[in-house]
Amino acid sequence: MSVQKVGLVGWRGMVGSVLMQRMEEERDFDLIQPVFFTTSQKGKAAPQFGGKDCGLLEDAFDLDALKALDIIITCQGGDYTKEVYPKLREAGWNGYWIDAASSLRMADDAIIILDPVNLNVIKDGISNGVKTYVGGNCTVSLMLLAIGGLFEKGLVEWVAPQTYQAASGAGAQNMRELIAQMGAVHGNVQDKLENPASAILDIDRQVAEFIRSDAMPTEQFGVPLAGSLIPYIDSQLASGQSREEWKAQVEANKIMGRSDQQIPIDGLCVRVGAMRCHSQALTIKLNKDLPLAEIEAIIAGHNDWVKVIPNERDASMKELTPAKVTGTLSIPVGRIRKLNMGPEYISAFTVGDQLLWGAAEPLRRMLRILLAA
Ligand SMILES: NC(=O)C1=CN([C@@H]2O[C@H](COP(=O)(O)OP(=O)(O)OC[C@H]3O[C@@H](n4cnc5c(N)ncnc54)[C@H](OP(=O)(O)O)[C@@H]3O)[C@@H](O)[C@H]2O)C=CC1
Ligand SMILES: N[C@@H](CC(=O)OP(=O)(O)O)C(=O)O
Repeated sequence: MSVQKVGLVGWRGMVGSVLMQRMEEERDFDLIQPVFFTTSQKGKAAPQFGGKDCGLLEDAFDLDALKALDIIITCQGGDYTKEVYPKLREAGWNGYWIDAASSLRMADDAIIILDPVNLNVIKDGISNGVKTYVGGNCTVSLMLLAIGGLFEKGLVEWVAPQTYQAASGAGAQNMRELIAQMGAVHGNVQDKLENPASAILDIDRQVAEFIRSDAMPTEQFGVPLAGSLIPYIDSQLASGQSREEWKAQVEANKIMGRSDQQIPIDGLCVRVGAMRCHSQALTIKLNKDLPLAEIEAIIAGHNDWVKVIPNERDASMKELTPAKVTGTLSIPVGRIRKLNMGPEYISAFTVGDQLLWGAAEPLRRMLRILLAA
């Protein structure tokens, strides 16, 4: 196949930077002719990922420059997609559009990409001339990688995921603010902490007062996250769900190619003070009573990244945490046990890096699938 001209938009943002890192690690740049775009720095020197000199940054709104590309990968965000994508298609551009933003996910002519789960859907799409491929919501992709085996074997009646989502899902500034909040809280009581004789209830009262005060930095989140949590993510919908919660069922079923008989997937999404790993506690209703060992084997055998952690205290505390998983592609799943509700009801707890499998990795793998097609 001839070398493909691939446009990269949003490469210096948080998701884009993780994508560039992975593309360098996997030597993807060896296989393409990259062209770097910007919405704010046109004419500046392009980066040299993979050791390639790519000249100058091009204008990400220049339709003629975009039309010259075979493939466009964008991590620039939904506003950019809404502005540029329709104009580009109307102008007759028929290349492949690979996108991290949510705007096009539910469009009829777009496929949500998560190839360890839906390679068949993606390959059918390519054969049928589908040109638009969108990464899924991070919690959805991470859940499907974790328990994809149970879905694949048709064992799931419904799932209720309760999420513990990291600051990174809200953006780079929010990650910074979380650290600033932690530092501010510590700084406020540091003298008392250093004095072993100080009373813990005094420290606690002072921390509580500080967290509620205007001195707590909350410009990005609007409310405290450090020392607290935020039980609402994304916008409010009339159904009573947050938009983040709504995505679980619609996106997961679309990824699995289930348009007719949807599997109910619904739960609450909560922001916690982790940096870039989303965790989820899953309640799963199976459609039959299976031995736990069989359930674990099905989960573990689904893909190369999922790893079953034995339901033991030490292993769970060491292996099943954001601190352990951050910066890796590993998808540990543990706390798998039968619940008191009945033999078909099981629990599971899973953790995944929301910038890797949750955002960047499905995009670069889609590029590889196209290059190999
Ligand atoms: N954050 C997440 O967890 C996820 C995000 N997404 C999607 O990806 C999109 C991008 O998200 P994210 O990467 O977090 O966004 P960022 O805010 O980190 O980056 C977006 C753009 O901001 C511009 N920018 C301005 N100032 C800076 C700076 N100092 N450093 C870096 N970039 C800067 C860059 O565009 P330019 O070079 O043109 O100026 C960059 O491409 C989201 O809108 C969302 O649609 C999808 C899944 C998960
Ligand atoms: N909403 C996710 C991050 C994200 O960007 O999701 P989406 O790609 O569905 O907009 C979070 O806050 O953790």
